[in-house]
Amino acid sequence: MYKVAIIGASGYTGAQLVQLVQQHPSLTLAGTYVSENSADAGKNIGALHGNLAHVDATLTPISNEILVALTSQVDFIFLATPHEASHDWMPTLSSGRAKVLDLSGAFRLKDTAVFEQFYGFAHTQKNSLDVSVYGLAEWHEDKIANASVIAVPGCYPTASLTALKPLAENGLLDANVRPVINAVSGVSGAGRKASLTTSFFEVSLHAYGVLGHRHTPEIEAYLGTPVIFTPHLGNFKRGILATITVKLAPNVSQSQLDAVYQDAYNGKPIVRLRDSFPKIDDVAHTPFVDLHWKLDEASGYAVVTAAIDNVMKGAASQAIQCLNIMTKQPVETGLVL
Ligand SMILES: NC(=O)C1=CN([C@@H]2O[C@H](COP(=O)(O)OP(=O)(O)OC[C@H]3O[C@@H](n4cnc5c(N)ncnc54)[C@H](OP(=O)(O)O)[C@@H]3O)[C@@H](O)[C@H]2O)C=CC1
Ligand SMILES: CC(=O)N[C@@H](CCC(=O)OP(=O)(O)O)C(=O)O
Repeated sequence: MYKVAIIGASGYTGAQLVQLVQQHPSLTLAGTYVSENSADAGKNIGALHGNLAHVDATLTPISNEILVALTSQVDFIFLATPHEASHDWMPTLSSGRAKVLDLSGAFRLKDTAVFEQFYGFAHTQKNSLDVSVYGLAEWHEDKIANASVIAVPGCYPTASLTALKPLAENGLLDANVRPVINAVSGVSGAGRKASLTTSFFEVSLHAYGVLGHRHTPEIEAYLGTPVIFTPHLGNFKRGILATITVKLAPNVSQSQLDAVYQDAYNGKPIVRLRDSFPKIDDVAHTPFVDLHWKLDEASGYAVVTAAIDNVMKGAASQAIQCLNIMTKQPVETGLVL
């Protein structure tokens, strides 16, 4: 059994990780942590997340001493914390034998100037950044297998890259026309902390972060081509539906397009190639990415849709996929029951 600690366990992705660790056949929960001055310190996780009422896990305030001790006491540390906390703690956490999986955006962008522009603070952890591996499980398996620090991808990039990488890797995108990604997320994407924007009465359906969201450079860095990305906040709890319009290279046929997706995801059980456009309800509370696409051969434009659960494949279950790869277990272990 591998021992696992979760820092930021009271949040949406942290609590999801607690549940996934509980149901995983080779993981045991060794500790659940919140910030030093957390209002939830000392509570049982079930007091915050009723679905975990059966789990005996106390939310312990983190300290420097605990951070250091964890590096030798556990095998894996999950960081389900704000970007700043992950950024500051990574050198300590990755200094021992424990491997670290960070759900924040702190170690995804290798270009520190771009990072500062989009995250609003300077990246000063160059050594950790150099060794971090982007945990897009279906695409970076070899690097993930040998990594000590995983930067788990963002939720929108997971949906977007899963849809677009088969096209980019096979040279099927028209180099002169940017893919246009319109994606709608449920409110859990914004985290558990209350805010006016995510309050029940305020949420409707609106675009935000237009032409400036921090996931744009993340998608572009791992796709290798610029995109237009527009996120939207929707009035539902969980899930992301990304509808992506692409102009393909000349003379690509529907059968060629089908073959590219089938080849890319053959033997990848988390990606489901659907025969109709997926709904968020198809993937909510699951680790799957559902994909469907359609080509207008006359114009050369195609529309690809990806549906994921942002808290699962967009964060927690993708982190478990990475752990499965790092421990040489089938990627769906503990996820597809
Ligand atoms: N929600 C989503 O769909 C996704 C989120 N992410 C990323 O994952 C991370 C966690 O997100 P999410 O679960 O939504 O966030 P939440 O706001 O729901 O939870 C954050 C957690 O971190 C704890 N925390 C806050 N500040 C600190 C600190 N300084 N030190 C230690 N713990 C702290 C909080 O508890 P307390 O404040 O009581 O200490 C809480 O447990 C973020 O970086 C987010 O950007 C990534 C992909 C998808
Ligand atoms: C609806 C909503 O607010 N979603 C979040 C994305 C959550 C996510 O993927 O988190 P990272 O910060 O780790 O990249 C946002 O747009 O900021």
